[in-house]
Amino acid sequence: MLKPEIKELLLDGTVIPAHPLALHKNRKLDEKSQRRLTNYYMDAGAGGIAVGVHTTQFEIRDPRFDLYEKVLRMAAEEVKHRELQKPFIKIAGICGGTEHAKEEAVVAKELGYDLGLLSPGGLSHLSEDEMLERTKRVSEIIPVFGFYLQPTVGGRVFSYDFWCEFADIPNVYAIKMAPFNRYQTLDVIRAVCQSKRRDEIALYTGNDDNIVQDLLTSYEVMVDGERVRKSIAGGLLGHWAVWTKRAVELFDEIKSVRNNEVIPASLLRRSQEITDANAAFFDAANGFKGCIAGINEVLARQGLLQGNWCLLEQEKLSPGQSAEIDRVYRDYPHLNDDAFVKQLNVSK
Ligand SMILES: N[C@@H](CC=O)C(=O)O
Repeated sequence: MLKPEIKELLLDGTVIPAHPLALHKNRKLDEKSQRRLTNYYMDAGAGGIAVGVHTTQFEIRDPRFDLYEKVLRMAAEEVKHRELQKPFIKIAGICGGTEHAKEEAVVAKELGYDLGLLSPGGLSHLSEDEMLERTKRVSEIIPVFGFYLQPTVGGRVFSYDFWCEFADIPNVYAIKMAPFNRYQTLDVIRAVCQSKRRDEIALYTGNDDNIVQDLLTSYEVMVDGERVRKSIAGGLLGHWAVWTKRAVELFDEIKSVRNNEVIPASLLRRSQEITDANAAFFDAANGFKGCIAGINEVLARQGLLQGNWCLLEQEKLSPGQSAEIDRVYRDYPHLNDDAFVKQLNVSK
């Protein structure tokens, strides 16, 4: 069900920004900026986009806003319009209980999305078996990108056995690991390695506290007395929705060394700088409350968005967050892509 060229890119690893939502000051959709963002990601060299996910704001599904289908359609139109001469992965965020998730999967499929990023958010009342059943039902409609989401932002902890069964579902092709926890990340890697489908499933990091190290590490897992090697192929990250050009360059650098026995120490230093920048964008100091506004703030400073507004008024920068963004801008000038964005001729 997954197109071969998309599968190849997914497994090889690429940069997939989680697409934000562009709003006017009155919190209505800013279509021009929304479309411009999609183009920014393609210009920056990303290998795909994820739309209808956390950075696109889950409230797009709220009947008051009713923007889910619209923003998915707009992004798909922009990608089509560019007639790229290389594969570009379109991922749709899919949420809710089984029936709702199936409905979103149908919309995504009809709009030409390649995979559905199936969020476990808000479903802690379901058992692991019920979550697996939900995944199977959705996977009958669209290839599934699994998602391990940290409990602090609405996710939950899953057992190793859950991930073993998850990996065996035939239409699962990737898993975004964002538990922000080494033990739980290892559970997923070990579970995928023990599956007969291990070469069919691409692991993606969503661990904002460990992006570079996740991508540098090659894991070795014992399976039936044999050593199985598996790497985290790429990243699907809200963090990569900003400074994307630099993220693509960094990812290329990581790819060029990650199979070596010696890893440049400079990359480990950069790893910490990126985690520090992430803390500012994602508002780690306040339990990630300002993460969407933080991403929007950086894009607004670059002129890609008109402001950092979110659909819900209460979703805004935390006290001190703007100063933290100033700090990481100042301390790590080599991480931003302001010059690249400027040259895209962004006008406010
Ligand atoms: N780490 C995630 C957050 C959860 O979805 C990200 O990619 O932004």
